[in-house]
Amino acid sequence: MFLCGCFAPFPSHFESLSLPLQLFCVSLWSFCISSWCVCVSSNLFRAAAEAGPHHILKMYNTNGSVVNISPLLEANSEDSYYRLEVVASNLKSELNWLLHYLESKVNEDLGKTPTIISDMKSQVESFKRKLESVEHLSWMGLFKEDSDHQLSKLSPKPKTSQLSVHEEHQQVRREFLNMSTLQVTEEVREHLKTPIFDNWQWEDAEMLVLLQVMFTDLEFLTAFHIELDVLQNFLFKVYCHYNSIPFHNFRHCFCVTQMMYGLIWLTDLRSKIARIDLLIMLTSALCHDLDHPGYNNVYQINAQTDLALRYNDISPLENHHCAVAFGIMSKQECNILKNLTCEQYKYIRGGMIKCILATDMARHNEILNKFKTMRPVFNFTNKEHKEVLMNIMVKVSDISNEARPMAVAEPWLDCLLQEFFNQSDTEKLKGLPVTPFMDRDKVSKPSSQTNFIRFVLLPLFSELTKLFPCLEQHILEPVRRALEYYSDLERASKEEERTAKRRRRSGRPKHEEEEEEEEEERTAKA
Ligand SMILES: Nc1nc2c(ncn2[C@@H]2O[C@@H]3COP(=O)(O)O[C@H]3[C@H]2O)c(=O)[nH]1
Ligand SMILES: [Zn+2]
Repeated sequence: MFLCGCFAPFPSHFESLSLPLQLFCVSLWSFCISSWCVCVSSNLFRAAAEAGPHHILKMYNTNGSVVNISPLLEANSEDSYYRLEVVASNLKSELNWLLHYLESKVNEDLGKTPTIISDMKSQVESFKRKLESVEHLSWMGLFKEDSDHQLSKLSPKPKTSQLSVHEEHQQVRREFLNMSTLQVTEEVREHLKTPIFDNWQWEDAEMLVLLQVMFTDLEFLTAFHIELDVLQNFLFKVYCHYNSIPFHNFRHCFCVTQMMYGLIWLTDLRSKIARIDLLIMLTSALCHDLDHPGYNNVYQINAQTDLALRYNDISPLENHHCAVAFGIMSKQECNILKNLTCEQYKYIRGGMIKCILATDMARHNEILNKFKTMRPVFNFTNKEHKEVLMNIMVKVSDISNEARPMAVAEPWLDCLLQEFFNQSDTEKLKGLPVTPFMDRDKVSKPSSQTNFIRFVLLPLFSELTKLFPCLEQHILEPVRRALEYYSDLERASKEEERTAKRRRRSGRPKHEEEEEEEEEERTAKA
């Protein structure tokens, strides 16, 4: 890890040093890494960092001066915090190159890999895993508080609890029931209707209250005779049925529902379609990933899991999410639909099944193409048109993180990649086909986002924006900005890779170097 001060021991002419000196440098560097880990764990950093896997960081103090990272660093505070900044990318290749180089050099001399090198390699791997996981980022302040959008007096508390999952849920339930929607200010209610809403500010019980606000402010309780305690039981059960996994968790469900809620207000959908359809859309958003195990459909099918067997390989996850939703509602005390007529119930059930099944990305083109053909003649009173629009809006909400401010969106990408990497690691372990866009050896944050934005988000969002031009500023422009941001990062990372290669080559015969450079240029042009 090229943490500025830490890397003093690594001179640019590292390769020309004698072996004992190189080993000494690596030991020193290894000490710096472990010291840094200890230091990060023992001090309460409030670092507003924008770092992810494979990034090279510098740390600054509040005056903007670079700070030397050492175990002697003073603990920081609210007023005087440290700030981490990405200065370049591709941590992994630098480290691996260094160790591989050293290993081959020692091998040449000794004929086998000494223990010190194997130990260091495993330390690097473990440190790399630590960097690539996101649990440690929340308390570092990586999930930023944006003071401009500070919506709650309650700031997030670090999770220190040793409670069991059940006890934790019960505590959340008590906190939720103790809060009233009246405590939610007008300002928060207004923010809740927009994509700039910052989900990271809120704890589980608070998100449950905000969901209750969405149901009440859309007047679902009066329109569908939903008793408040039944709604609360339902919301709480939904919360309990999301798993603690990096991405497809309750916070994701909250975000998708909040985006759905925002889109309903921004497009003034209340004046265009019936309230029962709005109930279908909001409840589908809420339930669309229930009990997600953190492994996608491709994995379910390849690993022949129980879900894939149960649903005959047809959208196993989405079928499961929907079945869990109606399982929750099968209990009278949680059944928000219990006071509706049979016909209304059937209509809502049918609508929710369609909306939730539409979130399977394997059906993305099918659904988008349907919408594209109806859009020029779109008619809100046409049943088929309306159904496809409802599917599209749930889909847009589901993949809308990049429509949010960068500080809100970027941590979500870290979470998503963590879940992706978990899956591809398991696939490798089990000898299953590895999903390429989830492979930690092939994917980086910028490459993942530029492709996803270009080929999935922009085509989908621009089609919806053609129907609702007011969405241009709310969802399309932020996504375009995100594409620019990640394209810049991608260029910088490629440049960084080229520099690293050049550095590796120095010391080799000139003609080899030139040949390789020419080859690279040809590849780049191709
Ligand atoms: N690369 C990338 N993929 C995303 C993003 N948001 C959603 N997705 C993908 O879109 C999919 C939507 O359905 P899933 O929830 O199964 O899994 C989601 C991810 O695979 C994003 O911001 N970046
Ligand atoms: Zn989702």
